[in-house]
Amino acid sequence: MIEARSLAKVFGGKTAVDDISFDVQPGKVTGFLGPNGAGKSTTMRMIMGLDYPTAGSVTVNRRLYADHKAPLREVGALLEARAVHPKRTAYNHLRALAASHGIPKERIIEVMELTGLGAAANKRVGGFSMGMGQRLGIAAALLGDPRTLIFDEPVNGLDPEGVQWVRHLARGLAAEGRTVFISSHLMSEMAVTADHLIVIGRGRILADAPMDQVLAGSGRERTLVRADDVDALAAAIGSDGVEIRRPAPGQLEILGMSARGIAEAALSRRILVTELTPRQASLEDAYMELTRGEVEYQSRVIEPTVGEIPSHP
Ligand SMILES: Nc1ncnc2c1ncn2[C@@H]1O[C@H](COP(=O)(O)OP(=O)(O)OP(=O)(O)O)[C@@H](O)[C@H]1O
Repeated sequence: MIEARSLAKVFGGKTAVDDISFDVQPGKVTGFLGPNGAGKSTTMRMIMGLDYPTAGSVTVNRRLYADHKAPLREVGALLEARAVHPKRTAYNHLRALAASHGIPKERIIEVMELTGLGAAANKRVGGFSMGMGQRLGIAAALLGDPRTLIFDEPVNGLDPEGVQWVRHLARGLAAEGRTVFISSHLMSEMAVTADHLIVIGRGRILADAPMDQVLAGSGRERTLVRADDVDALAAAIGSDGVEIRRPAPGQLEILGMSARGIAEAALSRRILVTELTPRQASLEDAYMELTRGEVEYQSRVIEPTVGEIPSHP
């Protein structure tokens, strides 16, 4: 169980985490989402006692991290910046961590097998791929068999098998009654991993709700349409509040209009509709709606300029 109360962090004049309160419950996977720079890593670092809050507090299993006598046995974390000695072997890295907590050799071997690092036990960490580094970080987090796990971007650099493995691991840990708190930018993966979501933007909480509720709350109906003349149909239904996407030739994805409304518009213009499939909003859609206006680092779509050839120096 993680409990944050009026937690805040200011770096210089910059507010990274702005007076947030939340609980991360045991027995569930809680996803932690938010745009780049929203404050996810800073929050996770404060939970682990690596950043000191400017105001408020955050406890793990009812105590500040620093107040736990054997923190590795309470909470394990994979955080973005790992302090790993590059010349150490994977086994020795884990052995050094285990030694501080009297964790036996058998447990080191167990977590190496569990994370698929058995064959790399005697390889130097400096030569590890990103995915192997992530697996080692997860092995370190699991070492003390803690009740609470915090994974910051655990699937970063993992291959599809690794991504699936993290999903099963997270779900398995939660099923054992542990508290699992995961940040990720991979919405499709989060949608099938998390039971509950906490979404932040610019250091403030935008949503703290079960997955179903976040999906339902995106509000806009979404329908996939195939029709003989999609251009005429798009022109017929285009209006404020209706978003029209073109996922493939001959198809439209329409947001913000009922399937019946679309069918009526098509009928009135005698456009033949061959498919009309209402779809549940994706987590990506729900997330985009929640975080609209909260994105600190906004990307720009580069539109090709017709009839203008860029000059090269
Ligand atoms: N040590 C630091 N010193 C100064 N500013 C910092 C420091 N750490 C984080 N920040 C700033 O705090 C804000 C929150 O950063 P944080 O890394 O927590 O975001 P995040 O949600 O984890 O982002 P990302 O998804 O990109 O990892 C950012 O504006 C960042 O630049």
